[in-house]
Amino acid sequence: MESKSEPNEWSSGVWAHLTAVRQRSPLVQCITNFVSMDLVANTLLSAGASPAMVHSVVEIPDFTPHIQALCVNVGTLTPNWLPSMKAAAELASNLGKPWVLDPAAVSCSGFRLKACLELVELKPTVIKGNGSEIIALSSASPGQTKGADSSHESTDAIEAAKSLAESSGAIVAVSGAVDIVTDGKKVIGVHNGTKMMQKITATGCSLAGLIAAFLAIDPLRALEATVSAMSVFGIAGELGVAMAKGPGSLRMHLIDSLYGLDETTVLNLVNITRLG
Ligand SMILES: Nc1ncnc2c1ncn2[C@@H]1O[C@H](COP(=O)(O)OP(=O)(O)OP(=O)(O)O)[C@@H](O)[C@H]1O
Ligand SMILES: Cc1ncsc1CCO
Ligand SMILES: [Mg+2]
Repeated sequence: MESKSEPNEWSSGVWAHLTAVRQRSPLVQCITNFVSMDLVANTLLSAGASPAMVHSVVEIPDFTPHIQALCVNVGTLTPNWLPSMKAAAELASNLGKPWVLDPAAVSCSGFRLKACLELVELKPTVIKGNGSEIIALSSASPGQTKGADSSHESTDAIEAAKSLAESSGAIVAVSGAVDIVTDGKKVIGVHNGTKMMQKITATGCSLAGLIAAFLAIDPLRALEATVSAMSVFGIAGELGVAMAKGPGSLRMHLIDSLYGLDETTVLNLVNITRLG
């Protein structure tokens, strides 16, 4: 695998994206799972965005036209929720608003896999999953992974991510030790983050929400916005773990670090390479 280090090329862009999120405070609609609602909303607030957990199908025609981006996460999917997700996704796509699909725990049932495949048809701007989720969605088959945690390294999912990006037209992002972002041709690796983030539930869901906020302020450069969001979230984790005693306090310090990120820290810690 090729690896070219281009820190300066990326780091100023990461800071510019974070600054724009803070200045413009985009309204991000999140239809996310029950486990993640609190952390997703707090992550978005700490980054400077404005989260709104608006789920009801009856509210979508009034509300979704006012958003700047949407995040749909199927982590606690039920048949009642799917129409809301589809309605919001379809409206966002028709109105040219960026939206993120997080196929959380896609392998846990045939119902969930089918729902995710139907959501992919509604043209998400970005699909963000962990390694196992992206492999399952790309092959349209559940494989052996049944739950929310990945049993693959993100780098195991590079070919699956490229193939899913090609077939869907979405940017595909794979979270893990190295976050992977691809448009089907280019492959970027984001090497920020810390292992203990896996021990806090919904860090991946929060990352999907953060990607939506970054897409809102740079919708025409979805790959770059996604890379920036992943780097910022990872850097917040790195700063947070230095103060944490374990996952509980990391959760708090991650949010505090995201809120307090300054330019020097971002420019010093961004770690992004071209992998292919
Ligand atoms: N081994 C690791 N080393 C460094 N950073 C990591 C590692 N694992 C995860 N991370 C960080 O945690 C973030 C979330 O990744 P993770 O793969 O845990 O998401 P996820 O499985 O979708 O989470 P969830 O489903 O609980 O929301 C990554 O983007 C990365 O910044
Ligand atoms: C633990 C869990 N179960 C369904 S969604 C979720 C949050 C992490 O994806
Ligand atoms: Mg996840």
